Amino acid sequence: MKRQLILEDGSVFVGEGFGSEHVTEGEIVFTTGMTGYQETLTDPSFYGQIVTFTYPLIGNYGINEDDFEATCPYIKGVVVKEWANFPSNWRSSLSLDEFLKKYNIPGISSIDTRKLTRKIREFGTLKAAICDEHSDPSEIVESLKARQFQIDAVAQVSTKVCEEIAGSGKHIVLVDFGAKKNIVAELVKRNCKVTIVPFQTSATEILALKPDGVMLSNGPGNPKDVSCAIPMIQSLLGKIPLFGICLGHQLFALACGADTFKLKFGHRGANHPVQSVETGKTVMTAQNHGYAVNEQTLKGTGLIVTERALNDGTIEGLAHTVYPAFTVQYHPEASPGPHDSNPLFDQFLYLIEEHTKEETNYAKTH
Ligand SMILES: NC(=O)CC[C@H](N)C(=O)O
Repeated sequence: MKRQLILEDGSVFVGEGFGSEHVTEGEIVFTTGMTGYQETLTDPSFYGQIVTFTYPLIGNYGINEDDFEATCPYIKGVVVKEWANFPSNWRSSLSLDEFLKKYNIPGISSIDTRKLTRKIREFGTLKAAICDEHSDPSEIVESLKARQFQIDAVAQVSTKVCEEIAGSGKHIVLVDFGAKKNIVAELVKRNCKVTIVPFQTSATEILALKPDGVMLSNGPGNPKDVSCAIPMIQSLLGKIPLFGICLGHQLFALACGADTFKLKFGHRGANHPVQSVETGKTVMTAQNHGYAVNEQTLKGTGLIVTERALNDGTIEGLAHTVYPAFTVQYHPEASPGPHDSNPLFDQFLYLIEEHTKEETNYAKTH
């Protein structure tokens, strides 16, 4: 069945439909990961987006729910060169096509994804629609121009209730802006007790849980749309060690008085090189973000840049110079992607340990 991918700038790509047959609209982005499509499809940070996979064959090891990063996908559509009709893996329970049908997500294949990606790189992130072959492109373009995606995104993906995962180690409160499951898994692996709380939870409510540390999770959309998190972070800063990932990093920067901006086409993939400012060491990272912190606005915030993206020089890591808090723009929990930066979770637990010692010493001497 022929379908069209129509972009906001009027470009039309004709391909073959798969997955759901309904019409979909969203912000079109591209990701360069060669594997890990299941984790990408189910990462809540992609809420409201149509994802183009630049790797030409997607779906060859099928779909299994164990690899999901959330209970269901929040993406609006999938664009591939080719999808695998006969997946081969003992863990697979569905094909990519069956998965997209199950969750009512349209897909389009046989698209020149290199040409499409060049377009997105040249013009920047665009709005797009996947629709049937008879739809009138000019009507679709008009409708796209009037649309705004990722509105209220965090509220759509954050947990509605607190959830506690037992553990004998440090107690970490994870503020859920659309957290990937693997962040929780990394904490559980380190014996942490984890309490996942909704994104509107106040600092007072968080402190009442008596955590040893607070994590600010990844999540979809523009950080400036999550204004309720700013006073929460400001009140926690200095009282409790903080670690932020991706959206959590951006919100932390805003709370400290810095600004964020939208990147032209974002960073999405599993092979983004990031360099430490202090040591010069480069690690490969998994990334999925469309916004970044503006380095020009760091003056007077108490923040220093700890890491930078080697591809475009944008900020990838921040630390507070006075309080125990650090954040990264990339994904140390990987899934999908390299595990080079996984030790950041240990670094966070070390920071908690040091903070506890300082607090105890202070209590003894006062
Ligand atoms: N993965 C994330 O947390 C993404 C953060 C934010 N929504 C962005 O696109 O920049």
